[in-house]
Amino acid sequence: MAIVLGPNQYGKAENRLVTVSRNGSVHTIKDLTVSTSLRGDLADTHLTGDNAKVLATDTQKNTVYAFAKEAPVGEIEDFALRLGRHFVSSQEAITGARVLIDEHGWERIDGHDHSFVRGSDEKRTTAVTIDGEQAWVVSGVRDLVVLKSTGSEFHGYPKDQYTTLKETNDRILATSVTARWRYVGTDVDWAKSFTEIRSIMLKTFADKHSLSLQQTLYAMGEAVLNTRPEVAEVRLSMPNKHHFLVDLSPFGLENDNEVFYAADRPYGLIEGSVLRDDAPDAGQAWSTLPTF
Ligand SMILES: O=c1[nH]c(=O)c2[nH]c(=O)[nH]c2[nH]1
Repeated sequence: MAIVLGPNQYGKAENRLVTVSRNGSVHTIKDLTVSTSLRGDLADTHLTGDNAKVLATDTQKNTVYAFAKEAPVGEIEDFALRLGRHFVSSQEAITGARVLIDEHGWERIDGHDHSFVRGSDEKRTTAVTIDGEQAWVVSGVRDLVVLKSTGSEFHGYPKDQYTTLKETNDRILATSVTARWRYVGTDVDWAKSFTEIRSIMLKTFADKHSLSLQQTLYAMGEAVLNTRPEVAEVRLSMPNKHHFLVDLSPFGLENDNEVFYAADRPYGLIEGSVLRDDAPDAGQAWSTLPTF
């Protein structure tokens, strides 16, 4: 039996980067969490501790901050592509890079020049993978919390000796959407694409009369693919944030779908991928990302 080194990567995780762009007195901020990982000819450090090919994670961190000064950060996809390509082109032993960026949203306070309020926990995300000359971009959104107070049913499921769930023709449907979409290429108007994908997903969640969260998930992915030719595949992870009707009968009160208990856990977890059957090969786009 021989023991060998398997796949590996290393980098600096969760660099917190905030930039202020000053246009006269009007400031614009970008608030990012940037993680870099490098891959390549890295057997020596693992097997003997020879670090001659190891670009220190501290250097990777510094590169993130220096790049943010040397040119405008721009869209997270462009920043990630720049960083990833830099690591691969500047270090002989490094043949691949993965750059993950989460963008945290701030809204301007009432038209104020330099004061902002954190809107919600929602994050815009990207995962860029570089392998030699090739690049793949998977962008998305996390913690996009949505709820509809009607237009959702759930019935027709199997009943066995353990089933207690009551069928319903009218329930609250709520979820916190994690969506990732794989782009066909890298020549994309990233900001426009993000805004329109987010908007079509929200519209579909709202408009689609739901017979299951699974059906809603598929409809959301399908709507993105029907409207956005730059996208090859959408992966969605949607926890079913259950809202249970409270039994008010002990108090002599009827509950006509008005009073709910918002349960924290456990939650149903509905996950799936929707893709074009002629989508180009995913290559390394998803490598080491969660399946959904
Ligand atoms: O939309 C739903 N899908 C399920 O699979 C499920 N299971 C469950 O208990 N409630 C629901 N709701």
